[in-house]
Amino acid sequence: MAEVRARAPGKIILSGEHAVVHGSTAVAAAIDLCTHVSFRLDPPLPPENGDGSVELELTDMGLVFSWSSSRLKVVLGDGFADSSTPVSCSPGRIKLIAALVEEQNIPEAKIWLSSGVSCFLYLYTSIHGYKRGKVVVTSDLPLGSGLGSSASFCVSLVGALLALSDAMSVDTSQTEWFKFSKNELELVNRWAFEGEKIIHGKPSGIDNTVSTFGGMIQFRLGELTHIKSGAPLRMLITNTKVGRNTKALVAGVSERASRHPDAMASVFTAVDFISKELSAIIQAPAQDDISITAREEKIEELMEMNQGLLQCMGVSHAAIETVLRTTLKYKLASKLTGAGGGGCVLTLLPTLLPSTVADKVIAELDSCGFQCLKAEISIVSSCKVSSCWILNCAKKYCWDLEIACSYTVIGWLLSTSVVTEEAASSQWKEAVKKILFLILLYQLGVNAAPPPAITPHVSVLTCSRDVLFAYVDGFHHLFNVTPFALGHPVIYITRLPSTPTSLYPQALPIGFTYQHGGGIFGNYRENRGLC
Ligand SMILES: Nc1ncnc2c1ncn2[C@@H]1O[C@H](COP(=O)(O)OP(=O)(O)O)[C@@H](O)[C@H]1O
Ligand SMILES: C[C@@](O)(CCOP(=O)(O)O)CC(=O)O
Repeated sequence: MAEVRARAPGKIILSGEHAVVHGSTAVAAAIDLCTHVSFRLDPPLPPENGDGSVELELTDMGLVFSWSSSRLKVVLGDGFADSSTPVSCSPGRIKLIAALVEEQNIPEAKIWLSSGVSCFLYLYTSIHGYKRGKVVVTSDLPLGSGLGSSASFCVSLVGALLALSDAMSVDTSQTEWFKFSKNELELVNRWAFEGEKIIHGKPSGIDNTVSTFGGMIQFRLGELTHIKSGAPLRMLITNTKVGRNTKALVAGVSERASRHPDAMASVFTAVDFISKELSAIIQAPAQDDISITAREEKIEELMEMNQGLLQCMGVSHAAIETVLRTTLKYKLASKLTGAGGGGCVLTLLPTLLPSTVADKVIAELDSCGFQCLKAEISIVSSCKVSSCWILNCAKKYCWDLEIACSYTVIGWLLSTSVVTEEAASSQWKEAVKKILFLILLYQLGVNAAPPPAITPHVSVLTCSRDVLFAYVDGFHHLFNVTPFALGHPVIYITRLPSTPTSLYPQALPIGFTYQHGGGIFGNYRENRGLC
């Protein structure tokens, strides 16, 4: 039996959605909200015990699917692809797979997941044939909201499947999270694109590419260029919670383009110029307040122009317009991100925008029933949590995960502004590291037990998704972590001697408790390892 876990990020599109399907340039960045896939490949059963089954568990949806290997063989026949050569699913095969999915009687309310389940069956049988195994999927991303859940599903699924296939020689003694080589990532990306086609119909490939390679990219006609932001860029992501379907929206734009070819060609050309200019501005360095403001004003203008053109394409929505009007009251520029028709909207939060104003905008958007989260576009081009990663779960899963995460945390500490006087003390640094590790686990919703020995002078008092209040070295500290920042979380640490926790009602207690020697954290589910 072999087991692996893979995770791959979602994305935001800063400019160029839809037009990218028609050959224009687009700019996208990975976000630290991921799909997590675990895959267990079982050895063949002795002939007298039948030939086992292929299983898929969509944990967040409360759905489990199972197909016997013999049923799959009867319906799909003998021939399947070589895992090292991605091929498109033929229309005939899609129909057969759709029939196999239909047999599973997905409840009507969740029928929109069928394309994802078909995509799973295609990728699984193409890469592993009818070998018995189980895939478990969980996701941090809102599904169908423009943050690329489908691509992150395809990439993490393909990553896990390929890791245990003949196409890759993954070192099974490897016990830490590791990254595929460039060639392997390219193979993951090509297979994920085939999966995206099943869900989307006609994807441009930008979503699976940014999910596979992480960081920020400029993309056109299948070609990517990695770009680095010359200065931090803060975006507010507002989820209107209006459901929509990417496939239908992409098809709608294509229909409009065939009705008005010349006008729409001009719209796509304009978007191409906007994306190229945006990419250049993002990469230009800006150090002082004047150049930072000038840079951000240009970005805001380009976002507004892009939004106008998306309206021309017919993919805005009343809820998106409400977000635009709300943010405009505060002189903030917004645009939809992803396919539109609902889903998410991006708003640039200028560097010099007072946090009180940002809080007001968020409160007003919240009061409209929308959901906000903040993201920082990374100045680091690639980061561990911002691309497809793989963990071999054969051994010591929890302990290895702890080590891997701690490394990430050290990386953050070195590269952010948290290195304060206190951090000079190695004990304090160790404590911060452990706390950030906890936040990370909490944000990722990881099923892991904490390490047996943890810094004894730390007690975590309260924690929400972005604030953690802890008692370290005889002082209270408020840890304010921008969650899901793009590969480069911003960590503000405020030292607050003897401040009572009641002053921080937003930090809801979640029951982390530290026990000396035992190392048990109250709120963690018990370690189940791989299911
Ligand atoms: N975690 C998941 N499990 C199963 N299917 C998924 C998952 N994430 C995405 N999908 C598939 O992708 C579809 C959503 O994709 P799409 O409409 O493109 O929106 P998004 O912007 O989130 O990518 C879902 O209907 C489902 O078929
Ligand atoms: C509209 C489009 O440009 C982006 C779709 O993004 P999402 O599926 O809404 O996350 C389609 C594509 O590029 O494949």
